[in-house]
This record gives sequence, C-alpha cells and structure tokens, in this order.
Amino acid sequence: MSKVLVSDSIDQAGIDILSQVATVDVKLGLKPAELIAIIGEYDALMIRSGTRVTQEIIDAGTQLKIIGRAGVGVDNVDVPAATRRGIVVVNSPEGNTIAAAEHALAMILALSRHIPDANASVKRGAWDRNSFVGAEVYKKTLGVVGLGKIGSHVAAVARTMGMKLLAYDPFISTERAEQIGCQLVELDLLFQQADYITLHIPKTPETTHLINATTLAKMKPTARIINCARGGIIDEVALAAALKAGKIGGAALDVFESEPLGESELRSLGKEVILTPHLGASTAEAQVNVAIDVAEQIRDVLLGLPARSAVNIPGLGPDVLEELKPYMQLAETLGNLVGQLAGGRVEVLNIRLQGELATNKSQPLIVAALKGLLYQALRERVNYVNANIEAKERGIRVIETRDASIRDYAGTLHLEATGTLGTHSVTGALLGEREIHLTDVDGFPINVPPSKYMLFTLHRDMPGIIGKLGSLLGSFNVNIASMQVGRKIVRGDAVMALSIDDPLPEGILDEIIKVPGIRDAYTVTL
Ligand SMILES: NC(=O)C1=CN([C@@H]2O[C@H](COP(=O)(O)OP(=O)(O)OC[C@H]3O[C@@H](n4cnc5c(N)ncnc54)[C@H](O)[C@@H]3O)[C@@H](O)[C@H]2O)C=CC1
Ligand SMILES: O=C(O)CCC(=O)C(=O)O
Repeated sequence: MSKVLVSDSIDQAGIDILSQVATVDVKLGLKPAELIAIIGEYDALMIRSGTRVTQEIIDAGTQLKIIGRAGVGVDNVDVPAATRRGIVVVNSPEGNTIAAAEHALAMILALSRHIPDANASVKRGAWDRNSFVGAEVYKKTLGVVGLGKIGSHVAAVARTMGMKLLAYDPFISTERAEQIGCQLVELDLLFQQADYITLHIPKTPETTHLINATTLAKMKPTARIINCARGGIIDEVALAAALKAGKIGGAALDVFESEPLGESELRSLGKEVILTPHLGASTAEAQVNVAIDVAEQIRDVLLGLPARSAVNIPGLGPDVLEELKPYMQLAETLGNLVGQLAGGRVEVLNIRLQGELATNKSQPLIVAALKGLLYQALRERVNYVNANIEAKERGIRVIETRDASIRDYAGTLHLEATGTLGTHSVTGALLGEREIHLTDVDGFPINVPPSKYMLFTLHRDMPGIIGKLGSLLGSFNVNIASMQVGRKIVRGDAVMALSIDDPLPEGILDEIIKVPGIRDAYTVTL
C-alpha cells in the first residue's frame, strides 16, 4: 500500500479520502531535518502553507510521486525541483477563493470601524465611544489590484456595498473588468484615487515590493491598504514609516514578508493597523474544500490516473503525453514568448498547427500555448487543465487553423498575438527529436534556440547597427551569448534576436530604441 505523509493541519475529509488508497501518517510541526529524515518512506506529501518543501526535501523524497498543496499558492514548494524529479505538484486553485475574498472584505470593514481595537477596549472594561469613530465605505473608491478569482469576488461584493470600483490587472480585458463593474485604470491612477486598496496578485519578481515608499507617496493620506494575497508585495518597513508619518490612513495585513511575523514596527502601531496570522483560507468550508480537492488528486495519481490541477505537468494520458511532450514544451515557450512580445491584455491568439502537427491529435498544443501565454499573469497557477478557462475568462479569443502543406520542418507551430504592444508572431520547430528552435519572428526568418533572457529588435538592415547595439549593451555590462539577424531583403527591415546572460537593466530599452535605425526593442524572460 502507498504511504502518504500529511505535515500540516488538514481537514479530516481529506484524510478519509487518502485512507481509501494509502496508509496516512499525520505528523505536524516537523523541523526540516526531521522531514528530510523520514520523507524517503512516502509516496505522497500533503501540506498547507506551513511546510516549506525545499530542494533538499524533494531530493530526499526518493519515492515521492506527488506533492499536494491544500490551497492556492505553491510558493512554499520548489516546483522546478519537483518537476525535475518527475514529481507532480497539485493545488486547489478555487477551494479557498471565497474564504480569502471574505477575509479581505472583513479587513476593509474592520479597519473602517476599528472593530479589533474597540472590542479589545470593551473587554478591558472600558466604554469609550469617542476613540472609535469610523468611516463608511459607501460611495468610497476601492482599488482592486489583481482581478482574478479572489479580486473579482471582492469587487462584486464591494459593489453591492455601494463602493466605486477601480481595478488594475494588465492581463484582464476591459470587457471582463466591465462585467464585474470595475473600471480598468493604470496603477498610478488607482493609487491616487482609491480610498481603499486591496491586493489580490501573486508574488512575482514584478509584484515584489509593488507597494513601497514611492508608491505609498502617491496614495491619499486617508487611504487604507489591505493585503490578503502574499507577503513581500508590500515593503513592510516603508509601510510602517508611511503609517507613522500619517502619509496613509491605515493597513490590514494577513500575510507578511516572513511568516510567522517576527520583530516588526507594525506591531507597535495603533488602531490604524490590523494584523492577522495568514487566516485568509481559514474557514471550515474552505478547509473542507481544499482538503477534498487535493486529497482526491493525490488518490488519483497514486492510482495511476491524471490530476486535474497539476501545476507542473499536464493532466493527459501517458501515451499522448509521451508523444507530444517535446511539442508541448515548444508550444508553451512560443506562447510565453509571443505573449511578452504582444504586451499584456492579449485579445486574440491565432495558433496555426503546421506540417505533421496539423491533426486533431495535436489539440493539447493549443492548451500548452495558452498555458505559456498566461504564464506571466498566473505563474504556477495556470496549468494544462485550467488554461482554456483562464483564457476565456480573460476575454482572449483563440483562433486555431491547421495547414498540413507547410513542411519546411516536420511540424511547426505559428502563434500570433495582439496585445497592448500590437500584433506579433513567432514560429518554432523541433530540431532533431526535441531541441526547440525559433524559425520566424514577426515574419522574419531566423533560426535560434530560445534562451532564458532574450532581446529582440526591429531595425533597418544597415552597416554599423550591430556594432552600436553591441557597444551599448557592453556599456551596461550586458553579455551577449548569441545574436542572429533575420531579414527578407538586403537593407530592408530586419529582426535581431539576441540571447543575453542576464536580465536587461532597467532603462536600457529606451536607450536601445534611440540607436539610429532601431525602431523597436523587446525584452523577454522565458
Ligand atoms: N491569505 C490567504 O490565505 C490566501 C491568499 N491567496 C493569495 O491570493 C492571491 C490571489 O489569488 P487568486 O485570486 O486565486 O489568483 P488568480 O490567479 O485567480 O488571480 C491573480 C490575478 O493577478 C493578476 N496579476 C498577475 N500579475 C499582476 C501584476 N503584476 N499586476 C496586477 N495584476 C497581476 C492576474 O492577471 C490574475 O488576474 C494569490 O497571491 C494567492 O496566493 C489565496 C488564497 C488564500
Ligand atoms: O493554507 C493556508 O491557510 C494558506 C492559504 C493560502 O495562502 C493559499 O491558498 O494561497
């Protein structure tokens, strides 16, 4: 019989499901070394946010087939390490949506009416009605940053309380925002106009310290900020300083840069600050939902069936998967690339399956391309199962065509996306069995393997331009690993594809497009 280790507190409903197919050991509060010492015995590990599943733990889990996260965020799991070891990582993308949204709404009201401090004062024996005069949310402006599952629910409820809604989400269409009753605006405008700012975004390199001294300075002195998403999106030192100086009105935080919260200025502040110990998902209902959702997936995988919310591998049958695997990777890479070239808010994605890919068997490649396209917005939360639904919810129209007559390689995939940076296209193929190559960018033929950091320019093919770009990158200490120019006619328009060793430093794109002959430049991280 398989063995499952449950190392965080999980609802009994989940344990009951696991017990149908496995011996279940519940061991809470294990130290990393203790977990490393025993994980080798187990086929599956089920966790919440308390256990950090590091590379060492994954390496020690020699029998592990699946890690189940009973919740949304998988940032406490080293997913790439699990993927490398062939371990499926599953989560519950929706089981605690309502709980987290209601916690954010509770924070908005509790902050407005000083409920935690008023309660504490009565319990201390006082009857002080003057210190706790609050503010109404009716007719106030709520700025929702991140209009995904939780943000949308917060917005929908806030609307019924008579709040005016602004939203910032570069990956959501205007139509989708309007359906929820939100006006999509740029972040600066949201910061300037909102009375309440609520964060519902993942923590990514782009969102880390999104709320910092500079952005806090743009807010109203009465603004209240709520973070029930992820610690680290707010610079806590800057927030405490802004609150102390009266530069903003209040803050309610459920998540922290480091959890459990250690020494912090925030603890010393008064009724304008509410702190909860990562309780967003802590409702009886959500805990049953996530426990059942994740336990069922662990059970299925242990029985050799696919998982419905795998964050790192497709929920497809093993035969199809084996055959299509290299092309799935190609489709994902091209989706990610064209999404970044087209900018946010992609409205239309054209996918052409060419050559031997022009058959119905290749259908999963469409999902893989969408997964790649949505990666910048959703990170690990987009998977092969939900990519279609997520794209639909974002108002992305997918047009698929097949052309078996195009046979320059065995099979090629052509993707064209229209977003905030206009329409861009990429084509790719496999060289040999599985080496991905870009064969065309924006209609210009090239032949380069994609790399983690890339720079593309659209320029005029003329003497000296490569040298000038090389020197400019050199002056910013950017090392070029490879470079190729694609052109249709000599001295006409051309595309340059550069692989670089590190991400481009800020501001350099503006300098690049000043180089005479260069019309546009795009940087991507794959
Ligand atoms: N406090 C708690 O206990 C809980 C916290 N969470 C956290 O709440 C957050 C939101 O979760 P969901 O709504 O389920 O996720 P979701 O994936 O449905 O929505 C996230 C939204 O953020 C948007 N986004 C991505 N990058 C952005 C950026 N740079 N600027 C603005 N928008 C951006 C995406 O387009 C997407 O619409 C996550 O960080 C999740 O881990 C989730 C459940 C419980
Ligand atoms: O397990 C928990 O309580 C944390 C929930 C959470 O943050 C998530 O699902 O992303």
